[in-house]
Amino acid sequence: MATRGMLIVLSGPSGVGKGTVRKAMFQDQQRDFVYSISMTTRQPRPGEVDGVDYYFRSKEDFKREIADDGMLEYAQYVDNYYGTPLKYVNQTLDAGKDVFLEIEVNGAMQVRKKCPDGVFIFLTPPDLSSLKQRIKGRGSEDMQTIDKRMHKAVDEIKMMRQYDYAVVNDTVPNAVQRIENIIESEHLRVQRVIAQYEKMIGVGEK
Ligand SMILES: Nc1nc2c(ncn2[C@@H]2O[C@H](COP(=O)(O)OP(=O)(O)O)[C@@H](O)[C@H]2O)c(=O)[nH]1
Ligand SMILES: Nc1ncnc2c1ncn2[C@@H]1O[C@H](COP(=O)(O)OP(=O)(O)O)[C@@H](O)[C@H]1O
Repeated sequence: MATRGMLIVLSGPSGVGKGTVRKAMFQDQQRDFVYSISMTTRQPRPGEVDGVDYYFRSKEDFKREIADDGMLEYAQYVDNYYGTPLKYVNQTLDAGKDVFLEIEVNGAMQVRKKCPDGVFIFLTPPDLSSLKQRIKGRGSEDMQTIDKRMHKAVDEIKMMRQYDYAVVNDTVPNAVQRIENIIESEHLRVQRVIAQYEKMIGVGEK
């Protein structure tokens, strides 16, 4: 059996660029970790595809998944639910592959409790005014939603201390590079390397 994969969690305040950075990570390069597609009750935006960007589901379906213990984590965000289907994450980690989640902060804290040996990365804006610009610039929400998201973002920034790493999203390529460096270093953590050696030499196996 393979050594269990590593769970990588990218989180941070609304509008900081998590989705943009995550897409850039997977766009041009084959990675040796896979992205876990989230489930959401929000409507698809133009160009978004079910099963690629999200699993777009009704509130009833989403609630049924929660009741069936099908979610690793979930959160209500603005007016919709977002969550990580558990089965894909477990199966992939069990197969020895690393899994990458891009989720908001409440969900990340649920994962932290369940998977304490995951790697928790907090994406930060260079400053608050650029955060506001980014929330506005996205242009897909009305003013009331932008205000809601900005308020939420300020609260979310206070949660940075719960994470292992802070990555400034000044430019997307810089942020991607920093995340790559973190993942590379995390693989070299002695505890993880020891776990692999133990598997190789069969420690703990009969
Ligand atoms: N807890 C949780 N948050 C998620 C999940 N998937 C996406 N999100 C977050 O939900 C928030 C809203 O996402 P979205 O509606 O796509 O708008 P975005 O702000 O443009 O990314 C973002 O902060 C995402 O990171 C998930 O599976 N669980
Ligand atoms: N490094 C960056 N510099 C400038 N704008 C950025 C950067 N990263 C993301 N953005 C922009 O900020 C807005 C919010 O990004 P998005 O990925 O939707 O944020 P989140 O997923 O964290 O809510 C988008 O318009 C995006 O193009």
